[in-house]
Amino acid sequence: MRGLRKRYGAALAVDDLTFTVPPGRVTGFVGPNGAGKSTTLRLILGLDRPDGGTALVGGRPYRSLRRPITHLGAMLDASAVHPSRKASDHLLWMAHAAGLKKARVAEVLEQVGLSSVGRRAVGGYSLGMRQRLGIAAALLGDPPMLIFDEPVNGLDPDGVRWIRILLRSLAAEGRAVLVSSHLMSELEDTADHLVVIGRGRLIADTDVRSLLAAASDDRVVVRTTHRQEAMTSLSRAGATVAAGESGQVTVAGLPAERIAALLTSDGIPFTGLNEHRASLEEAYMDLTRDAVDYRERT
Ligand SMILES: Nc1ncnc2c1ncn2[C@@H]1O[C@H](COP(=O)(O)OP(=O)(O)OP(=O)(O)O)[C@@H](O)[C@H]1O
Repeated sequence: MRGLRKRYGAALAVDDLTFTVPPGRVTGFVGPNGAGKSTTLRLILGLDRPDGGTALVGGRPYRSLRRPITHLGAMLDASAVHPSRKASDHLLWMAHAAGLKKARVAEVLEQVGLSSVGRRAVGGYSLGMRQRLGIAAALLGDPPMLIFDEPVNGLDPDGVRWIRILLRSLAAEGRAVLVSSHLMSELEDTADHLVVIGRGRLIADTDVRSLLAAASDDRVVVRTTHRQEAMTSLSRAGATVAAGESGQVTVAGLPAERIAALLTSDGIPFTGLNEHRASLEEAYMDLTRDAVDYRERT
């Protein structure tokens, strides 16, 4: 994506968005509701025309690709299948349209665990089964690039775990995988890299490890029955201390090992010493604080 822009009436849904989705890793595409994720994915797939900028797939616009599902597989809306059509027939017309062998249909049904129900009408499918069918359709052309829009929506914990493993293995095979979510926790163990957007604009384009490091500070929380003595001892050693919840002291400016050594040598008992590490969720909340349209005040 280079300088991608899309306006709907007065609203700029996508505003000067530039990022790259490289092969061999899972790129998480996150942002609050209404941030512009689905619009961006539609622009990549040529389902909408940008007002500015370009979205290229392997260097070319999606609409100009021959047999596009062999270049880029996508699942945007898993429920967009005719309810009276059998899953296998749905995949079969896609295979025919792309000039793929009929055998691919059985292969992808097997891959997503739908072999035994492939001849049932999709109208009777559960939400999770439809998600699996959407993924089968994305995989049909064995493409080197894949897009999944909120793939875990509506899945049970088994399904969520399955998707996580599938996405990681697709990236390990060298494919470029772009997966959107409005929940950071869904991407915590899945994405290697994150593109965060808010109100259509790029907020961060970063690997998960550096995002966590930037959000974590050097605070250490000490749990002690001798709070006052601990605060005196640590501030004398140059730390900035603050009384936390009962029995806790928050310490900044000294590493945990040094704090433990000081308290021990001063004979101050303590029962806990925890380095503060931000969760991905906290890091994300920090980043998107000003980009959320609807967040309650409390
Ligand atoms: N077809 C459309 N017509 C008018 N406005 C639209 C259209 N599609 C999207 N928008 C607006 O563009 C903005 C971005 O929407 P988009 O669906 O891309 O966000 P999103 O990040 O995918 O959100 P969510 O996580 O809620 O799915 C929103 O303000 C939305 O109301």
